[in-house]
Order: sequence, then structure tokens, then C-alpha cells
Amino acid sequence: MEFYHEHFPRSLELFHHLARLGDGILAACSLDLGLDEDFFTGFLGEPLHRLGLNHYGAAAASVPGPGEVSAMSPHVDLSLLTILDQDEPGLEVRASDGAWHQVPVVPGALVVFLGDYLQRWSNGLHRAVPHRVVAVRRDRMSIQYKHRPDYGVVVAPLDRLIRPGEPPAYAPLDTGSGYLAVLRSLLGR
Ligand SMILES: O=C(O)CCC(=O)C(=O)O
Ligand SMILES: [Fe+2]
Repeated sequence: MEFYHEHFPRSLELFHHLARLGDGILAACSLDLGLDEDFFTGFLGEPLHRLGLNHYGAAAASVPGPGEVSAMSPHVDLSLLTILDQDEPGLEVRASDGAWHQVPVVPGALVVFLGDYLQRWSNGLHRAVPHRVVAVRRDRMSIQYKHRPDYGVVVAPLDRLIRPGEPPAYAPLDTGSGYLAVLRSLLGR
């Protein structure tokens, strides 16, 4: 039992570091959008950030080559932004021309994705990159940190980022129900 408790403080430390990093990246995005750096603070309610581990078992030898089978289906994250670390290749991102590109494993580097909420709040000025995980030949682990608002928050394009006379690019999204819908689609339920 001791083993589990021993690692808990380090996990919390990691979580708080990632939350600070997430705040910093969000502040940079806000400034880029012409907003105050703490603009989103008032929109997030009690932020419900999430830290998790994903494990992908090595695919059987009979599985077709990389790219043909997804271990995690293509999606954008229901987060403001996601910070990710990975120990093996397998993660791919989709470019605007539809081509998939592998995200290399670079020691010491973290992967950052902007998520659906930032795309929606910014009316598409900031984009969430679709990504997926292909079948892997060796066991793979990733650590994913989702920088999130509270679940009850409704995300809608900001008036000041909508061009006069044009409709908003996206409909409002309830962060609670959207998250559940994606979980169901990822799990095939
Ligand atoms: O395992 C990965 O590299 C990607 C995980 C992911 O896309 C997610 O947790 O949203
Ligand atoms: Fe993701």
C-alpha cells in the first residue's frame, strides 16, 4: 500500500506544474487573440483539469501496417488545450490537406494541442488539430493533461471575435454533454 501513497505527492506536483503551464499557454493564446492575458479566467468556473494515462497494447502481428488501424479514433480534444508526453511513436496529426503526419517522440519535448473549446471561443482563429493513435507494434504509454473549464460551462464564439454582419462559425457547446458524447464515440458506445 505504501508504494501507492509514496507516488501520490509526485503526481500532484506534476498536475500542478501542468496546470501552471496550461495557464501560461492560455494566457499567450489570449494575448494573441487581442484579449487580456487573464481574459478566460472569468469564463472557466471552477476549472476541472484532468491528468490521465493512456496505455496502448502492442497490436498482433496480423494487424495491417501503421495508419490503417486506429488505437484511438481521430478526434479533437474537448479541452482548451492538451499537454501530452509519449514514450513510443503512434500519435498522428491531420494537416489541413487531410494528410496524416506522425508526431515524433522527441526526448524532453511535450506535445501541445489546442482543443475544441479554444477553437470555439476564438470563433476559429485558433484551431484544434485532429489527431489519432495508430496501431502500435510495441506497448505505448502517453500522459495526457487536459486544461479544462468546469463541466457546466457553455462555450460559444466571443462576440468581439465575430466579424460584423457574419454569423458565428460555431454553435454554443455545453462542456458537460459534449465530453460525454466524445467518450461514448471513443469507446464505441
Ligand atoms: O496517446 C496519445 O498520444 C493521444 C491521446 C489523446 O489524444 C487524448 O488523450 O486525447
Ligand atoms: Fe486527444
